[in-house]
Amino acid sequence: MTDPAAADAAKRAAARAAVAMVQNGMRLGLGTGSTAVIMVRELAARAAAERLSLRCAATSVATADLATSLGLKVEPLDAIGHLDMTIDGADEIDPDLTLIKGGGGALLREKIVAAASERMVVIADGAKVVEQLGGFPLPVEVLAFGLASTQQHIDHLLARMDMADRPVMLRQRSGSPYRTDEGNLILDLELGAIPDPQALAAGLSAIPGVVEHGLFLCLADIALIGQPDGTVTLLEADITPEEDLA
Ligand SMILES: O=C[C@H](O)[C@H](O)[C@H](O)COP(=O)(O)O
Repeated sequence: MTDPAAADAAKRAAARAAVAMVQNGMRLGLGTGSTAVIMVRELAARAAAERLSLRCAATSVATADLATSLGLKVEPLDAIGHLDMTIDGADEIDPDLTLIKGGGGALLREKIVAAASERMVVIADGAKVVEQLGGFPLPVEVLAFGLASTQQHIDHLLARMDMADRPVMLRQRSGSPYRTDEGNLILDLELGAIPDPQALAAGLSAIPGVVEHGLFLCLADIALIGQPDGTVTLLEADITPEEDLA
């Protein structure tokens, strides 16, 4: 989706559909990224209008700041414990609802929050839905300590998985290495295609120095895919297609 206004309308449709699922008293995980920003604004507006009592855990400092500024009650995840539902965006979504996340650098907290949730609801525009993951560079959060060594292990892993010589880029921001909320670095793996996400995830997790990777396996329960005309399609793992919500 190249038209930003159309992409925005699609994100808003998905965000509204997710916010409509929220019930009074819920403990919610709030995602990060441009779609999550729209969702947080919609949620805050609904919570104020309907005087909903909600407890929220945020997946990034940016989301915590935004949600707090809009009047939502944001608490540390550990103060809430288990969450009823997390609503978050994604960079890519495949037919099994395996995701690539972390384009905004928040993958570590996002995965912790999603794993602490009864349900993960993904919100996105249609451009995020793919047959095979990997077109979007896979973010991998790594410690700064031993970066070269960690990167070498990743190169060897990719070579073993027939993905030798794929570019592995250290993410930059304003001319310096990008730092996550936890102070770590991000390597973006430009793989083109990921034939076996499970094997890649296992391989990455086994490398010392890798803190977390952006493959979300078996975490998403449903995906709400918005279209610019305001319609929303519900995707469930292994079920195609789908049910029209609007
Ligand atoms: O780290 C960021 C997150 O994983 C985002 O949810 C993801 O990058 C999607 O962001 P957006 O909604 O801006 O496309």
